[in-house]
Amino acid sequence: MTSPTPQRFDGRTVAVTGAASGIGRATAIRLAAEGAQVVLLDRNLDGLGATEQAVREAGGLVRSYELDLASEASVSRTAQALAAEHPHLHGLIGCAGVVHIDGVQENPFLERGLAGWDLLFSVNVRGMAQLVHELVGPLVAARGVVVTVSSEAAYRSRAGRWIYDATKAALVSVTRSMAAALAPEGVRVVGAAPGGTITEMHLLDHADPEAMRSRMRAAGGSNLLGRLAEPEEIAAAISFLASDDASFITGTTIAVDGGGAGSR
Ligand SMILES: NC(=O)C1=CN([C@@H]2O[C@H](COP(=O)(O)OP(=O)(O)OC[C@H]3O[C@@H](n4cnc5c(N)ncnc54)[C@H](O)[C@@H]3O)[C@@H](O)[C@H]2O)C=CC1
Ligand SMILES: O=C(O)c1cccc(O)c1O
Repeated sequence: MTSPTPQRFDGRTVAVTGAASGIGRATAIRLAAEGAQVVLLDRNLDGLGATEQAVREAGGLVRSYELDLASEASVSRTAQALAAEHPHLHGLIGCAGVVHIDGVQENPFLERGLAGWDLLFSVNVRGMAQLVHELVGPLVAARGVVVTVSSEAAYRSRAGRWIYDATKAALVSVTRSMAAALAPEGVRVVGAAPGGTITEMHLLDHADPEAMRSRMRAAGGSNLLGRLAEPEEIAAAISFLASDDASFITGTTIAVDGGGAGSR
């Protein structure tokens, strides 16, 4: 397959969390198409296998590690293995994230209280911060880049997703703080805040995911463009932020939301 994309990651190794699905999978494929050696991280090993195959088909070199961001021990184990094998890590992209609590997306404060607080904060915020901390050595050695994936949810509050929304707002803050800490070391830390994107995240609680996918495409979104994003559109923005084309961007979280909540 010939690719129209520039080879911005030739000779560089980039690790992607949440690579088993959705935006993470699309990002891994995009980076591989741009010349990166891609390291896939996720707790879903079946999904990682499918991404590995797609990355190889895109012509990329690939290696997978199991990672459970909710477990401090798992993050440490994976970070140590990764650092040993890749002493120069150019990029770390944090696409992993959870919105469901006990299988449902809507968890209103009054009815559900703090159920799911620890899980969502550990996966969406703490796990990523710990991973960055444990990989500072290889990232500094490569004068690399970290990309976090927040959400337009960071900039609004929905009754049923108040904990998720808070994790994404926290990630915007953590991104800025890590950028300040790592700028003197030559490492950029930037965020992408996607709007609604058609991925497994929305399809989990539906019996027929393919039918749901086409319903979502037809329904569109509540942004200026009037549609939801495809994961490849978010991946394109992430690969820009991770590339040297974004060499003067750090600390900020960029809206990739079709003119939705984060852009107004
Ligand atoms: N789909 C959407 O509309 C939007 C998604 N986002 C964010 O984008 C990121 C990617 O989301 P999608 O691709 O849509 O979701 P997805 O559900 O398709 O993929 C998320 C991935 O994270 C992995 N993951 C979950 N818990 C984990 C853990 N404890 N340890 C390691 N990996 C874990 C899952 O196995 C999965 O492969 C998430 O951070 C999400 O919050 C932001 C805005 C909109
Ligand atoms: O906008 C959404 O619907 C949405 C859904 C799941 C996760 C998100 O981050 C979202 O912004």
